[in-house]
Amino acid sequence: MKRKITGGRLLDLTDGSLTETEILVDEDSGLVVAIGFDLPAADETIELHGEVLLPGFIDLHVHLREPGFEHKETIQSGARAAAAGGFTKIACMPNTNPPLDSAAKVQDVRERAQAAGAAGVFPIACITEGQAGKTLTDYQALKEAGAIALSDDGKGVQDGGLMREAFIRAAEVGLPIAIHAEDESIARDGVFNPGAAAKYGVSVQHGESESAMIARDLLLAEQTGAKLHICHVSVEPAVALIRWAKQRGVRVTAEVTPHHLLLSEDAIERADPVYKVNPPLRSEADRLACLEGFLDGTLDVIATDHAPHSAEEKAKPLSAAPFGIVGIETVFPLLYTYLVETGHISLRDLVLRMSTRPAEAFGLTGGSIRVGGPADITAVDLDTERTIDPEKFYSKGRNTPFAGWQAKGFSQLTLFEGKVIYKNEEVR
Ligand SMILES: NC(=O)N[C@@H](CC(=O)O)C(=O)O
Ligand SMILES: [Zn+2]
Ligand SMILES: [Zn+2]
Repeated sequence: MKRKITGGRLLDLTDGSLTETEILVDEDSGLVVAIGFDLPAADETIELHGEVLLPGFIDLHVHLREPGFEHKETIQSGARAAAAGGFTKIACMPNTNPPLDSAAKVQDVRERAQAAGAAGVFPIACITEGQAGKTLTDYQALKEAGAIALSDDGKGVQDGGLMREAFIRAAEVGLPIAIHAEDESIARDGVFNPGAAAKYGVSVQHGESESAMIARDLLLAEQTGAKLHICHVSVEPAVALIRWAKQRGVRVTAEVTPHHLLLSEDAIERADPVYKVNPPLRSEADRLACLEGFLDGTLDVIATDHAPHSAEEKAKPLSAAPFGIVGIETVFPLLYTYLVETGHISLRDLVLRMSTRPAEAFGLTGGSIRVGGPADITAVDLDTERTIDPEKFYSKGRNTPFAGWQAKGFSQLTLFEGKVIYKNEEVR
């Protein structure tokens, strides 16, 4: 089954130029067959109207919540949300119930994804059994079952000696370790960064809980030769530490979320758990340091840390509500509108950081549109401005602080291996 996409403009990832062209994809092989005009006939033609064709986005940090927390999200609802956001590959975190700490549980998530017709779901498995921070899981078995990385996300591994052992074993099997950097003896049960904590009368989560843990793990990764990936960087000293480590040749990649790039604690307008996320929204100086680190490549990739929770859970008081913000359906429009259109970064560079670099970091295919490569493509409308309305999300989670924001760049069409996984029937 061959499908032709006409009327789009292809972004050239070498020079950033946009060129009108047609693309022929094959659903059977899952590959791009041809790019240009006068292409061979197809079984189906999809007509676009000037949308920009980009390689499907890749998110290394998503919470799909299944099994165990299906009231927050399911693999199916999360994957549909991802497709609507222009994503063709997502790595899902293991803090489910039960946590993904065995080969059978990793295999189960892959089978559930297949049964749900969810494309491009890549499980991340636990560093420690039950994410309890006491006993390492079997990395070789987890890798063979299809895990693409290891993480105890939601929690930091408190025991440095155990973490050192984890890096040694992960290096042996060739899996990256993605860390949720949080020293609990510093973080305690802190809710907000100091400024917002004082303003709203809740406990403080100090930034050193993050940066101290990052320092420890950079040193351990350097000594063990392991591949370290740092989740949701949010504070200035963390950016400086990662910059330093990269100069020393440590094998480290780092991600930053759209909320930490676009919001600081000053954006917290009321005592509303919609702003409660881990790590917390930080100071304006931290936000600017993260932006600078993102622009200079210290922070390699955008990851959403899409963390859906139910309306009931997020309606609890600040101290009791769960941490988390959804982001997979809004990340590209928000960053296109507030970073590209404002002149901070080029469209090409944003796409590199949302597709090409994430693919490289976790060894996934994709990240470019080329003949013979995977037909993982999204077509975004850079002209039409829309208002972010959580009620229209495919995700079950509506917990976003960006409701009501205006943005351009929403995806109109997403293909995974040549199959249509999202098409916006509303527009035009
Ligand atoms: N980021 C969050 O605030 N919450 C995440 C856990 C995590 O990413 O640490 C979640 O699972 O809800
Ligand atoms: Zn985390
Ligand atoms: Zn997370």
